[in-house]
Amino acid sequence: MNLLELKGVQTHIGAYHILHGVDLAVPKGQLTMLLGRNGAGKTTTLRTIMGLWHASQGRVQFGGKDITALRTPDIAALGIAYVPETMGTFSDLTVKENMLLAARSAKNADGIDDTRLKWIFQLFPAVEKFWNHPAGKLSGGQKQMLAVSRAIVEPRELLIIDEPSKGLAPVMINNMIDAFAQLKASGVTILLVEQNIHFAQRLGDSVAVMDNGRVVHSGSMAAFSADEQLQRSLLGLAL
Ligand SMILES: Nc1ncnc2c1ncn2[C@@H]1O[C@H](COP(=O)(O)OP(=O)(O)OP(=O)(O)O)[C@@H](O)[C@H]1O
Repeated sequence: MNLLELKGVQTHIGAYHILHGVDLAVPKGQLTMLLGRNGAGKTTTLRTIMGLWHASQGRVQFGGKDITALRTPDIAALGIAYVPETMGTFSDLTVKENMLLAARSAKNADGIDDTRLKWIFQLFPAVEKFWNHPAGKLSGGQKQMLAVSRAIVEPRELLIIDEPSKGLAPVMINNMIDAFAQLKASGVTILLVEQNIHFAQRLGDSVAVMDNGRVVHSGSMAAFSADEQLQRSLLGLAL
């Protein structure tokens, strides 16, 4: 069953026609990788799902419900967390304050569910270590981990994350892969944009590749990984 489905989605940004009919399916309980060269339309697709841009044609469905015309807060309230490339953490606030802000139901410092917080600390030890430090003091990789932690501070049905491995040192990438493997095991459905093919192959169950505002290939990650020629023709130098 597909938790999220895009059918024929077209998006214009001002005078620019960016998405030309995106068809994308995100199966429930799986991790789907959205790949493609720079400028292919990956981020625009994520923003259209979240209602930050609105589709001019086509449909976005979540859990069978048409969400194409909903406002972003209403889309998020359905149980979708979105981590943009810019991460959206607040530099002047502490890590703890960042987490509390992300937790809709947290009324005070103890408002985050204890078991969940322990689980997040175990996934991302830096979040615990820097709990009372301003987020602005964190390294790029640690900020990335805080951004993902904010997205999972409460149970969500779908996590949408734009390039979690961006700018990370190899050791950090491995930590991130481990964390996502555990997130996957927890049963949450995940849609990731990735440039790092190693990261994508290690984690992806299914894959969709974009080019020029369309999905030009979709299928299992295992089949895609086994076909180097296909990878080269779709991703080219991005490999
Ligand atoms: N605000 C905007 N105004 C005009 N054009 C835009 C805007 N945002 C994106 N675009 C254009 O839309 C196209 C798709 O951009 P998008 O960011 O979705 O690609 P991407 O696949 O995420 O690329 P990258 O991997 O480089 O982040 C690009 O040609 C980009 O220049």
